Amino acid sequence: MISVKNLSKMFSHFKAVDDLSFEVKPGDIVGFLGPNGAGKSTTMKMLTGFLTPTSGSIKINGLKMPEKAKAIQKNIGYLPEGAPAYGDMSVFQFLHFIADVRGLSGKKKKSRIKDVIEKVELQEVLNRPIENLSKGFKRRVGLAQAIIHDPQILILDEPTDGLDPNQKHQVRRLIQTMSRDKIVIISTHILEEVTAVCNRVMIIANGALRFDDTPAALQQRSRFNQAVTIKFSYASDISGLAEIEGVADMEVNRSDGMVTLFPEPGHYILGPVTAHIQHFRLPVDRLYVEQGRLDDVFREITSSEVAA
Ligand SMILES: Nc1ncnc2c1ncn2[C@@H]1O[C@H](COP(=O)(O)OP(=O)(O)OP(=O)(O)O)[C@@H](O)[C@H]1O
Repeated sequence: MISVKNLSKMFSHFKAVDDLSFEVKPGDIVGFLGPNGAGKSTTMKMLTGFLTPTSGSIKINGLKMPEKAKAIQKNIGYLPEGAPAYGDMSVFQFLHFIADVRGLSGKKKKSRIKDVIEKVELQEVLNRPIENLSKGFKRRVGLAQAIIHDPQILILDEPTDGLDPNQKHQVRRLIQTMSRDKIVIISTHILEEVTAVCNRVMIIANGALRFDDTPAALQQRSRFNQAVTIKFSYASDISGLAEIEGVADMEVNRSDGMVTLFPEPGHYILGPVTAHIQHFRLPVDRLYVEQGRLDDVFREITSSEVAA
């Protein structure tokens, strides 16, 4: 369990993290979102003991950070921003080195190294110097070192940054399979990653917490949640759609011609809309109910002055 109270970090006169308080329990896979410079990496560095808070407290499994940093770090796997250090080591040498640092030895060390090589699919680059690897492989080496000791807490700063779509998918699955009974905190700029992997979303802006709830609750805040979007096969009279009971508003996207009908709060308009379409034999090509557009909500939450 991670317990953070009134955590702040100043860099001379600049407040990078501003009075953050939250708790994270085993089983939580937290997506840590925020615009560039919001304070995500700084918060992660304080949680992992690489930066000292200016004020506030961090307790991890009952132990205080930074006083008990060494004991806490045994249970933490941390993937920092960017690439792993020691670029002149081969991937294999680096993993051995990290296993030694983590106090692994003998059979256990061998099997953990084998396990992470397979999980993160590093077989083909094992003997190459890290500095010569592509960005995606460097990220995967970083992930391998973070999980080599099978930690109970995983703190991953943009784990899928630089990966191609297949690798992104694979890393997300890996995080999900590893996350049972663990605490996972991942920072990301990819909003879809949050719905794909996380069961909790925390959004910060200017160092302060603006949102803390489930991905579904985040989607529900979108004005597109439960809206019905329609593509017509050819131009037709759509004026009657805006008059359907429960429809609050209608918008036509000028670039792609898609028509979106927004429900009044608490109304489900799919039934009446399809009935209207059938009755007037409107030429529908495609029709779907929207779950919510996360980029809209993200912009609204991070740009508003009022905290959620
Ligand atoms: N060591 C430092 N000295 C001075 N300012 C710093 C330092 N580290 C971070 N900052 C500043 O603190 C703010 C928060 O930075 P941080 O890296 O935590 O943001 P972030 O949310 O992780 O951003 P990104 O999404 O771009 O990685 C930024 O304005 C950054 O420039």
